[in-house]
Amino acid sequence: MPQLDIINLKAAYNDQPVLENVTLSVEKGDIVSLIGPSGSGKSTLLRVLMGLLLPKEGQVLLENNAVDYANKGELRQLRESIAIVFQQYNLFQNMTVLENVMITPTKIKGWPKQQVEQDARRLLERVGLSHRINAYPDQLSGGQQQRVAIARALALKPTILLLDEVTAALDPEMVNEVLDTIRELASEGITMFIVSHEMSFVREVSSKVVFMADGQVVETGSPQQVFDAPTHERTRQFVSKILRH
Ligand SMILES: Nc1ncnc2c1ncn2[C@@H]1O[C@H](COP(=O)(O)OP(=O)(O)OP(=O)(O)O)[C@@H](O)[C@H]1O
Repeated sequence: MPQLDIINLKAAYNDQPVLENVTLSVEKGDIVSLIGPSGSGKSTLLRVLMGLLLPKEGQVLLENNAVDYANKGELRQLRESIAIVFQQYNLFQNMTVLENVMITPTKIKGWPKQQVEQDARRLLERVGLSHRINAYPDQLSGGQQQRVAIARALALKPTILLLDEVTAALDPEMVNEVLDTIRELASEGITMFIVSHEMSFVREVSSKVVFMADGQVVETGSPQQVFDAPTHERTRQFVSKILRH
């Protein structure tokens, strides 16, 4: 049974269609990378999965259960199973690194503080920030802040992690430290959706690459297949363009 099944999903901003019949099946532990030209709907697909934009048609099945995006309680639960990290890390500036990671599980979920703190320390160790837990965000580099944001996203123990261009705002020398963190999480078996312009990283880390254009999934395959032997002309054009850079 797939962990996540996206079936004929349609979405629109106002009346402007942005996703058309998106169908995608994701197994537990899959690292799915969405690639495609600017405006092809990659970020929108992540937003719809999180319920930040409601689908117009189609279905999302999570562990075989259809998600009812109109149901607030279900949406809250969904956002515990699926977490998202954006390009902008949006940390709380008045809280330390440790407090940033602990805030949602303690304040929103009411989980016991001692256990949450233990988990938060472990998460910060996983993202390589054990030595900065008492720092404030503005004392950290962009790469470190983004790793705190990743740890915070993992604090509710989601089973799926969505990463939307998380390295796009970083200085080049900080990109690799964040990619290393993602690489490590990927090897630990958490299911991930990645939208990234770091193509060599996408190629290395993904189990599935999904090429989107004009709000549609044009082609899905292994990185080798999509990058080296694309079946569709649009994929071929896109891949040859990005590989020339
Ligand atoms: N908040 C919004 N309101 C209206 N239209 C939007 C909004 N956000 C995105 N769009 C439009 O939806 C389409 C898909 O955008 P989306 O951001 O999903 O593309 P993308 O593939 O992630 O692009 P990029 O690689 O540039 O981030 C585009 O035509 C975009 O202009």
